[in-house]
Amino acid sequence: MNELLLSARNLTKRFGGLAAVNDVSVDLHRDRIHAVIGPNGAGKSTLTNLLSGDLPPSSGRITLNGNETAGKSPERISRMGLGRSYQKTNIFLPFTVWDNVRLAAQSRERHGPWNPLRWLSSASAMTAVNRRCERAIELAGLKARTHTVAGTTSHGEQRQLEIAMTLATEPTVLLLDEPLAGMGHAEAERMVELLLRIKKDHAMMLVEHDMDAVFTLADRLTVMVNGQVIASGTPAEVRSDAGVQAAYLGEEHA
Ligand SMILES: Nc1ncnc2c1ncn2[C@@H]1O[C@H](COP(=O)(O)OP(=O)(O)OP(=O)(O)O)[C@@H](O)[C@H]1O
Repeated sequence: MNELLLSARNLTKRFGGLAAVNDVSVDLHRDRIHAVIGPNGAGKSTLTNLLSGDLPPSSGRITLNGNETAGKSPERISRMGLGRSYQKTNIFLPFTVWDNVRLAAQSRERHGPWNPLRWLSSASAMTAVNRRCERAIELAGLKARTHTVAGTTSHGEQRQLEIAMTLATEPTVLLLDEPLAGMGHAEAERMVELLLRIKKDHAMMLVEHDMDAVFTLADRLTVMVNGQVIASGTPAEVRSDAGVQAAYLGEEHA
C-alpha cells in the first residue's frame, strides 16, 4: 500500500548559467497525487522532463520502480513504467479514439519501432493490447466515444483521450502536465473525478495551475519558485506557509 514508486533525489538542471531546477527531491507513492505548483518559469516542466528522461539532469538521481533511470531513453523509461501526458496534444485528430489509444498502446511494445508484420502475426499480443485499450478508454470515461473521430470530440474529451493514451501504456507512475488547461467548469469537474479514479492504482505527479483542482486532488504539494522548492507538505501545511502566500498563492487560498 502506498509504496514508493518513483524517487528523485537532489535533481539539478542547468541551462548555461540558469538553474531551471535546483536541488529538487520528489517522492511519488502509489495511490497518492503529488502536485507541483509555482509561477511561470518556476521549473515545473523542466522537472517533468527530467523525470521522463526527455532531459538528462546536470546532477541528481532518479529511481523508478527500484531501478535507476540514468542514461536511459524516454522510451525505455516508459517501458519501465512511466507514463506522461503533454501540455501539447499528441492526438491524431483524424483518427478515432480507439485508433489513437491503440497506437499509444503499441508504442509500449518492447521490440523497437512498431513492425506491422510482426504485430499482425501475433494474435495473442493483439488480444492483450485490445484489452488494455478497452480498459484505458473505459477508465478515462470515454467508452461511449470509442469509435468517434478524435477531432470531433470536445476539448475536455480530448484531454481525457490523452489520459487514456497514457494509461494504455500501463504505467505505474503518471506525470500529468496541466490536464485541466483550457477547461470549463463542468469539464474540469469531470477531469478531477477521472484523476481521483485512476489514482488508486498509480503514483501521480500533477503539474497544474488550477488551484481549486490542486487543493481538491493533491495529497502532497511541492511549491517551486525560480527552480527551487520553497515549500513541500500537505495542502494544509502549504496553504498556511507564509513564504508560499507571499511568493505564489496570495490571499485567495489562505
Ligand atoms: N531548453 C531550455 N533552454 C534554456 N532555458 C530553458 C529551457 N527550458 C526551460 N528553460 C528555462 O528554465 C526556466 C524554467 O522553465 P520551465 O518551462 O521548466 O518552467 P515552468 O514552471 O514549467 O513554467 P510554465 O508554468 O510557464 O510552464 C525558465 O526560465 C525557462 O526559460
